Amino acid sequence: EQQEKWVPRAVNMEIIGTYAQTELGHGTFLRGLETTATYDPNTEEFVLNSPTLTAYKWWPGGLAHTANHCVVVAQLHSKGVNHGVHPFIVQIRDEDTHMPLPGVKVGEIGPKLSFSTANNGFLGFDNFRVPRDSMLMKNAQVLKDGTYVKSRLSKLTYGTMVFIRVMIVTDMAYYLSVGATIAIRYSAVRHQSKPKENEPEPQILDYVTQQHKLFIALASSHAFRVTGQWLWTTFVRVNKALTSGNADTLPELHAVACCLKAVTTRDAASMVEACRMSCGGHGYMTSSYLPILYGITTAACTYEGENTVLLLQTARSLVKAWQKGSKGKPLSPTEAYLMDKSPVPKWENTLDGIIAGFRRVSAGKVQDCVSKIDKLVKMGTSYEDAWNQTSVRLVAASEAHSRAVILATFRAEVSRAAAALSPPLARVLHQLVHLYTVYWALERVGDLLLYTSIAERDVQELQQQYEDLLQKIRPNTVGLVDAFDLRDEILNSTLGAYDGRVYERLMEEALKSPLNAEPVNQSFHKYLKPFMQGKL
Ligand SMILES: CCCCCCCCCC/C=C\CCCCCCCC(=O)SCCNC(=O)CCNC(=O)[C@H](O)C(C)(C)COP(=O)(O)OP(=O)(O)OC[C@H]1O[C@@H](n2cnc3c(N)ncnc32)[C@H](O)[C@@H]1OP(=O)(O)O
Ligand SMILES: Cc1cc2nc3c(=O)[nH]c(=O)nc-3n(C[C@H](O)[C@H](O)[C@H](O)COP(=O)(O)OP(=O)(O)OC[C@H]3O[C@@H](n4cnc5c(N)ncnc54)[C@H](O)[C@@H]3O)c2cc1C
Repeated sequence: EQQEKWVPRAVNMEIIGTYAQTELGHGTFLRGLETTATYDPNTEEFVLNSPTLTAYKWWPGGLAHTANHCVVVAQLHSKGVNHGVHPFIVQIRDEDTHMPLPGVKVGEIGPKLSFSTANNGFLGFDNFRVPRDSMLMKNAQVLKDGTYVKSRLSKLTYGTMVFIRVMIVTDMAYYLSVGATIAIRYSAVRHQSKPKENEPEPQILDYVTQQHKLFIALASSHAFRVTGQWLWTTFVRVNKALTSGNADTLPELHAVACCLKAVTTRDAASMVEACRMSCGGHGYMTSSYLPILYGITTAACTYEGENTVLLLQTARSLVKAWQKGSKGKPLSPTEAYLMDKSPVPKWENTLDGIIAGFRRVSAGKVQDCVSKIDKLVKMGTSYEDAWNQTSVRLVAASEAHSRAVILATFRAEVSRAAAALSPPLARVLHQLVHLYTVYWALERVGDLLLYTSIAERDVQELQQQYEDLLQKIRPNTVGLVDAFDLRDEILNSTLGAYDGRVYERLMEEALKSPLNAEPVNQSFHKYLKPFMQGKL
């Protein structure tokens, strides 16, 4: 009945909430959170408290001035026992006056790299009392007398984060479609330099280096959209099983959500930055929207689980899978390839050959990590220290695993969908799959040389395949970004508008600046003139 109490009010916006988990002192290590919720059986209330400065919640989006409620993650104490972190839904502001309630300290954390509209806030409690039903009791409960009833699965507390991580993969597909649209449209309008003296300045989109910078962003948008859809379908399936009490598939979902969130956010941020830089000085204008877009995408590398920490979570799953598989036990579908003990096959410069190659790389890296950890432990190093000393390799193994998942999913889903598409459209999408796959083979050629039978001539051929694909995709590039069908109001970009009037739009935006309100800015009279007259 808690959902009946809170959900309708949230849906009709009586309740504006945020998720208050991170504190000044802890973001990653949730078991280290300091906010406490101590149950008082005499009043059937929880007393929320921030015992230290580092216990203050810090970062929750909308917390500073928008939210009037929040989900607070706190250490639950009852009958003198700390039962660990649990979620509580807490009203923090008066619903009429919006004033902070007594015992609640809330405010803005200050300027950030981007996301300036998110009013991220801080929140501290001074022995703030909330009724017992503030504890979200879907998984664990506290009875009226203070008896704690533990969840059938403690990890369910972390479920919200899996959901957001799953959503973020699709978010990255969207952000890349925006960046690619802006940069490719601008590259079609911008003419620069004279490689051929007797010909006009060409579109910068005709420079192969420009195509190399931009087409991967276009292809990655499709790869992440397809992978995000697969991940969402997986999430729905796992959640359905959880509802019926079966948690067997949750570990696999957690592991794959972690590495996909980490890799897609890192790729999106670096590719949006490449889109910005490919637009020269105008890409550095706020009015291009590319700097803001970079700020938004790079934030995703940190929020909802810092990328390194998440890749290490996946590595934890891969190492456990290797150990499990080595004992002959079955592995989850996404990790089953780790147990492929067949001899390394002759390298094939095909999509299937490259995908198989990335699986070999991932399995080889995981095996190397397990061997290094085992060797260190046998030499007397603690497992924790051995893990830390191997962690750079563990992150690389996770990344290789994630890339193998994306490559395989992108190829499989486009192949499956192609049958229902017109031949020209199917051909273009296959070209994007091919470009994405060959791009990453070339980016990770060192790993392929270490763990597969790829030879120098294969690499040379892949490079040529890649350059041929750039040439094949070029004629459809503008059509492909137009197909994202992003309205000018959404693009919010002087460089990416559909009409291509970039110079007029740049000037229109410049003239809106208050600094252009008068021909001589007041700074001349206040500072320059006195300085020039030696009076400053
Ligand atoms: C219908 C409604 C529509 C609503 C629309 C929503 C649209 C959303 C769009 C989203 C996109 C953009 C908007 C986002 C804006 C910004 C939001 C940002 C919000 C935040 O940042 S919230 C704070 C996020 N914080 C974190 O992610 C913290 C990260 N840290 C951790 O997760 C944990 O501390 C840890 C790193 C996992 C380590 O914890 P711990 O030491 O306890 O765990 P162990 O490593 O020892 O592992 C224990 C055990 O538990 C398993 N496990 C860990 N986490 C999970 C999990 N999440 N799920 C399942 N299982 C988990 C782990 O595998 C271990 O298992 P094992 O022992 O190996 O069996
Ligand atoms: C734009 C934005 C919006 C946010 N919105 C919210 C929100 O709405 N609600 C909310 O609760 N939080 C929110 N956050 C906070 C976010 O979830 C945390 O910043 C994030 O979880 C990382 O925690 P941290 O900042 O404490 O960094 P730390 O955990 O201190 O990490 C710092 C560094 O230490 C490394 N590190 C930490 N632990 C390990 C480890 N075990 N092994 C190896 N390296 C490690 C990390 O890799 C990282 O390099 C937001 C953050 C941002 C940037």
